[in-house]
Amino acid sequence: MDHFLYKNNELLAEDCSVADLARTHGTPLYIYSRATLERHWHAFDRAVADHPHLICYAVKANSNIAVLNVLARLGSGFDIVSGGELQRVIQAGGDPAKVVFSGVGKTAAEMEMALNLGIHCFNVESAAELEQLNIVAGRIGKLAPVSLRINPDVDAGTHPYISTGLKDNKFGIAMEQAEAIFARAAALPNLKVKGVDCHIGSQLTEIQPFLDAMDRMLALIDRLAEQGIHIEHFDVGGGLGVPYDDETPPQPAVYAAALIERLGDRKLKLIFEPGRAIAANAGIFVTQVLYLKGNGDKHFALVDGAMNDLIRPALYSAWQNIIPVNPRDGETLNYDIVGPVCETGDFLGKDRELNLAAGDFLAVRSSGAYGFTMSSNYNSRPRAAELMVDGEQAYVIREREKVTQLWQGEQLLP
Ligand SMILES: Cc1ncc(COP(=O)(O)O)c(C=O)c1O
Ligand SMILES: N[C@@H](CCCC[NH3+])C(=O)O
Repeated sequence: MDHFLYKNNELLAEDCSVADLARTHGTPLYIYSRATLERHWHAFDRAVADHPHLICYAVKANSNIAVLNVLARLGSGFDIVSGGELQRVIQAGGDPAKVVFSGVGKTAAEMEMALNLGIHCFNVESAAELEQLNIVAGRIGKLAPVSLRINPDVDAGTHPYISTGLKDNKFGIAMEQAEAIFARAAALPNLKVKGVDCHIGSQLTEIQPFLDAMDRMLALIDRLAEQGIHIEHFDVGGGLGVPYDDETPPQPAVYAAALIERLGDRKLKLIFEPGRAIAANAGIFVTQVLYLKGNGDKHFALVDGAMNDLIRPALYSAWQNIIPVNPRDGETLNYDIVGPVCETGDFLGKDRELNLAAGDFLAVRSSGAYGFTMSSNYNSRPRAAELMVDGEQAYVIREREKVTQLWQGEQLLP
């Protein structure tokens, strides 16, 4: 069920008028739906209800503490990639015992913080990181739970910038080195081997690459068992895609059932790290048309939202649906929807058939994941406000940044 629907020619976010929210709180503006976040999380959780599992929402997709708190209240775990994300989880009331720590470049300080908080597991991505973790754990007298992230060398069939499971990508440990590094992990005194992990990329719309990766990982788990290294959990990573346009990614239930079938009678707990599948379609990005301009056949709508607010179109040529908040009848024109930033690549969408006037509000759909979290202050643009709607209620979950905050910490020379 979609929580961003029209009623009486007006776009709603759950039961709130998007135009009213935009007028009250200003634009550009992110709006998230609590009901959608919860529904998406439950879809994952229900899909594996009969199997031991942990859903670790990937914080990088949308790390607002209100979003994390809504998921923590459902019992969610979290996948983090930095000490900053870990502190957000704690600030949001998340349980550190349900946190998995991914990422290729964890620092000693981040390891120490995570060990002291008692996280569920470190997803270690190299032999060098393994040695470092053993040293840090030994220094503070802890036993570090580890899983090794293995790069299964499968083509996820997604955009090259968001593919992570190929040999050429920086992520994970090469399959050929896996057994030797597991043996080393098992021998190190301050580590406890818990699991294996893989994550092959993001926005996957087919199930086959997941299954190919799983087959290789299960074969590895079987070889490890023969060597006396027993694995408790298999972390399948995130990556399940969402419909931005007409894609038809598998539903979590179909995806999970296929994975569980592949497990056979192996007694492995499954960990999932979904980000986009939970957050993307739970959010919209609202922007206002400042000016219309055109020459001949080329028409531009200049809007107050830009690539610094929502970089996916500029960075990956990602397509996200752009819809009017109050649709108009009558003739449409073919517009490029562009922002005020001084970059040719600053667009939110190209070739969109719309009937627009200055002052109109537009909603960029599917913006709940990798929207605000990837935003920047380029061109000294304060970052957008974020709202969460819950039925008829709307809550400010992040105030619009003030321009004076932009130079906080900067100093003039004496
Ligand atoms: C290790 C890891 N886990 C989980 C995710 C979340 O991915 P997605 O948002 O595609 O589910 C990512 C990002 O791709 C990741 O790098
Ligand atoms: N930021 C990317 C996904 C990268 C996932 C992070 N490993 C996107 O918007 O599609």
